[in-house]
Amino acid sequence: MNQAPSTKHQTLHIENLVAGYEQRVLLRNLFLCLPGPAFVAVIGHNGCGKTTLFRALTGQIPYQGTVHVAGHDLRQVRRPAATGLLAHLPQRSAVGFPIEVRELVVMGRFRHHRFLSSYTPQDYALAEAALQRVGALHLARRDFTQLSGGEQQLVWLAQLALQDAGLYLLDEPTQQLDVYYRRRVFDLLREWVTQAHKTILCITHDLDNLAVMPGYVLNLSRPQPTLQPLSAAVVQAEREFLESEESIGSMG
Ligand SMILES: Nc1ncnc2c1ncn2[C@@H]1O[C@H](COP(=O)(O)OP(=O)(O)OP(=O)(O)O)[C@@H](O)[C@H]1O
Repeated sequence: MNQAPSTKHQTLHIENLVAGYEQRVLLRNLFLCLPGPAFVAVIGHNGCGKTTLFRALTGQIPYQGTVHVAGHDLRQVRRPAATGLLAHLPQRSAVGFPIEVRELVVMGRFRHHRFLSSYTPQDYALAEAALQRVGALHLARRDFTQLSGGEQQLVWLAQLALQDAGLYLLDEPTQQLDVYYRRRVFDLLREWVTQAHKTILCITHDLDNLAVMPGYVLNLSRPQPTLQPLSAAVVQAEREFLESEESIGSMG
């Protein structure tokens, strides 16, 4: 039968999302529909509500409207990360105890293990392969807490890759990375979408790397944010908008 699939079963379907904090609504009636795996750069001024969107999607703050991920109503899923629906890289994640990098990365395999069962040599091999992909295999035996901010960021990305979720929420994954590693991370994200068929929402201020990404941009500083296909012209238009006094003036 040639029936169109229900919108509720698309990769990501956000309808009439309203979210913010007491006295301050930051996201007003956001609508977003991704029928298949895609990369979405979430951009906008500091404080426009990018991280707030992720807080809503990860259940950290209440929201109005509906969010479906791979056909599941997120409000009904108690622990979306535990089911592999989504994985989240917050802007800052601290680790308060010494731990070897590969031990932290292998934890990305948590869904494949019962409570307290130990990781297998195959899990560690996957962890090392993930570290290699982000260019950080040389850090495998180092203490994570002693790494630089940029090195730590690469390690988190390796751990995230092992989580093998359908939807990745990345909050400024190239923050603190030098130009070489920024480029490398965007190449990696492109592979996650085109080869592993993941959907990525990536908050970033790194407009320079976006024009060559296949996907969309969502500018939350726009009065009515919509998905626009990424191209050099679109990135340039969004840059000009963000640099304008008009765009700052329109922030509520
Ligand atoms: N718990 C909170 N209570 C009240 N206001 C908050 C709270 N958390 C964040 N805010 C405010 O909400 C606004 C949006 O914050 P958010 O972290 O979503 O911004 P952002 O777009 O991710 O910015 P940046 O690019 O600087 O990371 C900011 O003005 C922030 O001060």
